[in-house]
Amino acid sequence: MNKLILLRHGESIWNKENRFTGWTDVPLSEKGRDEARRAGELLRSFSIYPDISFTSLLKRAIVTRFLVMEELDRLWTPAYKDWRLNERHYGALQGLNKLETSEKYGAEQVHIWRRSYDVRPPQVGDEDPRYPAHDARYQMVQEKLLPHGESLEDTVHRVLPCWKERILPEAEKGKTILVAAHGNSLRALIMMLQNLSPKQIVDVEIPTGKPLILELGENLTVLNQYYLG
Ligand SMILES: Cc1ccc(S(=O)(=O)Nc2cc3c(c(O)c2O)C(=O)c2ccccc2C3=O)cc1
Repeated sequence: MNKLILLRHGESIWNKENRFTGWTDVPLSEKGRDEARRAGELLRSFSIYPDISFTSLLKRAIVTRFLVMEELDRLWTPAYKDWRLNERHYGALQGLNKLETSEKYGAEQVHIWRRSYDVRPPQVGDEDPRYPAHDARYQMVQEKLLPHGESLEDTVHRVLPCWKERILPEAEKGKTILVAAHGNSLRALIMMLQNLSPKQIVDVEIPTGKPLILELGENLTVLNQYYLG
């Protein structure tokens, strides 16, 4: 039986300030780095060693993966990065904190966004520095695929092709796979693997720094799942 390890990156400096982060490439906080190291220790204590790992193009996930694999002394294993594992793009909310958001858009609108699956946040324009086309790391991505602000549904629709094309083939080979990513991109994988509805997935919250282990059986059905720690 092979394992899929889903790990949300440790606390970032904007998580600490309660700011919408999205595709903003902020670093982990010191606490976030400790969370990542702890996740590595937990995997080691259960003798769970990834054969291969995947992250987004954002440093908070990339460094989380590094610190985990350093704890496991497995830095030599193959590691792949894919923009499609990035966090949900929060559009014009990126950078705002909780107070600024409710002051600018009102508590009612926040409540709607919070409970929605297919509602997009305010979009950023093509000239806005938060529009990813201005970032060199996305130069290889067709511009029409780059978001101005995503609903959770949009995020699901771009994560799943990454799963199908790159992660699933490794799972079918029986590999133990680590995906170090973000709250909403991991929700997309969990929604698909557990066959959850939009109403169900909006209630799923993934804690930072705690490895979620999914034991996969024949045709990759989820036989068992549990958090370490
Ligand atoms: C930066 C920040 C603003 C608001 C909050 S909250 O306490 O109101 N909780 C909250 C708010 C939201 C969300 C949320 O999950 C949440 O707990 C969202 O998922 C969301 C998605 C797309 C646009 C807006 C939101 C959103 O405002 C938390 C953090």
